[in-house]
Amino acid sequence: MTAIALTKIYPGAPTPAVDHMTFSVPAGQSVGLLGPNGAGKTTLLKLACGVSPPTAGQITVHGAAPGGTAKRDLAVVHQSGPFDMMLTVQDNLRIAAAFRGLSWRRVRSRAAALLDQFDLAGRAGDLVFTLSGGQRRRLQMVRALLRVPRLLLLDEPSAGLDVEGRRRVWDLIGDLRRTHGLTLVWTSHHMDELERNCERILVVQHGRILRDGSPDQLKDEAGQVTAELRTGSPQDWAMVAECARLAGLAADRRADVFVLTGDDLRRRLPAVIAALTDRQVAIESVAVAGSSLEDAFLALTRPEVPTR
Ligand SMILES: Nc1ncnc2c1ncn2[C@@H]1O[C@H](COP(=O)(O)OP(=O)(O)OP(=O)(O)O)[C@@H](O)[C@H]1O
Repeated sequence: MTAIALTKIYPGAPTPAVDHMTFSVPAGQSVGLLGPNGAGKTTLLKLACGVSPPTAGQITVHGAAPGGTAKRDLAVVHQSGPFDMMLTVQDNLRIAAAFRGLSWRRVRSRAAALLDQFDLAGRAGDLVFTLSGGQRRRLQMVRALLRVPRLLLLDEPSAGLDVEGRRRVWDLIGDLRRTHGLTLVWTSHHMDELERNCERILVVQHGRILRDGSPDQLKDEAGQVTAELRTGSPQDWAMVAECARLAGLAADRRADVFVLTGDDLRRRLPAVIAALTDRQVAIESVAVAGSSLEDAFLALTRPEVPTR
């Protein structure tokens, strides 16, 4: 999926919901969209699935304009996916299959397996009306995955799910990624969810991309990251200080631990460990401590932070 200067201004809106966004998601990558309410995340997903046309700029999915043939390889879990409440779970899935040109005979066993995975196996004959909010949310996942897509767009897929429901979503998506290498674009207000499931995060605010990086990069940017290193003997002090200096880091001794600090610490730390190992220094433990993704998010979306 590629966006170039993608812009969406809803009729009558004073400001764009999506404002000149440019980015590309390579095949197989899992990207999280993180941003406050009204940042433009859902609008971006709507543009990607072709239900809302851009005002300006361009978006392509697998090299083609959204909608049309690009739709075949795309599945979406919207924030609220309407079902026909007075039809059964199975009938809703049959309708969804027909709508997407899938023969029910061919997807029936997959539907049954998915219902089982989402703990809805016994509910196929029940009216959707009788399902709880969380169960309907899980049914949305089943519906979206009747056919394995190349690109899966998830708009807060675990909103309203209990802990186990969230785990099921994560596990299933992890399996699909391993087996089919699908590409994911995923919005969530649960930072742990994005940190766990996405290797890249776009922080979005006022329709613009504020930052684009791995969860670790965003955390590092938000504050001081330190590493606490314990070695077998206090005699190692000089060696630790030298190896840290060679890797471009500072080392301070506090009681019986060495505290390493410096820019780009996560990337430089392995060189310190390798150098100490070469010098036969026994490392007892290394612990990296730093900002959480939540700290990073709050720091980045504070009003005074200038946008890039
Ligand atoms: N159909 C619409 N017509 C007019 N304005 C809209 C429409 N949909 C969204 N907006 C506006 O566009 C902006 C972005 O909304 P969007 O739903 O994309 O945000 P979001 O980041 O997904 O928010 P949330 O986290 O609350 O789901 C908001 O100001 C919203 O009010």
